[in-house]
Amino acid sequence: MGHVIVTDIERADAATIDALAAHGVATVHEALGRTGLAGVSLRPIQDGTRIGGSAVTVLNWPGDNLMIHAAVEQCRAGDVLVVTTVSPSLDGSFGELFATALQHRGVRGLVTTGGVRDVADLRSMGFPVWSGAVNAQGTVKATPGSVNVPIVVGGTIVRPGDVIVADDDGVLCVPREEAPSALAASDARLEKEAASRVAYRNGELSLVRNGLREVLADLGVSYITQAEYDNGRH
Ligand SMILES: O=C([O-])CC(=O)C(=O)O
Ligand SMILES: [Mg+2]
Repeated sequence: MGHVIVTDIERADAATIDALAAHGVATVHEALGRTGLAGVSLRPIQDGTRIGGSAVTVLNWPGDNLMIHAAVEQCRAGDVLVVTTVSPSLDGSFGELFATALQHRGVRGLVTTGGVRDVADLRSMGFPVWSGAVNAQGTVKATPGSVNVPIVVGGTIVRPGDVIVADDDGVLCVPREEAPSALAASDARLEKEAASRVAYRNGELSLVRNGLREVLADLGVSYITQAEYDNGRH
């Protein structure tokens, strides 16, 4: 495939995206059958921010941010810009000027395998970023790449229009077609966890609640239960 800028991408339903974002990365990841995580090397530059949005993807040449300039025009309110390079590069290809332009368009944040700079400004602007590095090393605008093609981020495929959820736990990609089922499974998981939370507040053991004594027994692990211990002392 040559270099392309694809404009007519499909996006998931906005309410579904927002509901997935509210669940957060860990819950939706579990609901997806423990798939979709974009690795551990993308770290948030801020604390306590959770976003969801529709992916606009960028494939840059290393040391070059030409295609981010092109991608800004393709971004709409509710999107998340997702950037990688054709070979590994941690150069600082993104900063507060890009963030200013994206904020104007209602973009919810940036995910990049590359580096970002101007991070104090990005934080004070409230523009959320997950990146492979903080790096003041700048880039040029000289080499073509693509916008809105499938890319690989932390071992996970991100296609334009997939749903990105990102928070303090990392970055997750939900394939667009799976967004409704991922939401239903996340809702179910939330209910199950709420019941477990009440049980644990009341002192119930996860070993008992989850049938794990049987698992330990099957694995041949011997131990003294609390009841046995207490009885032995009386
Ligand atoms: O301009 C650049 O190359 C990246 C940057 O620092 C900004 O967006 O502010
Ligand atoms: Mg700058």
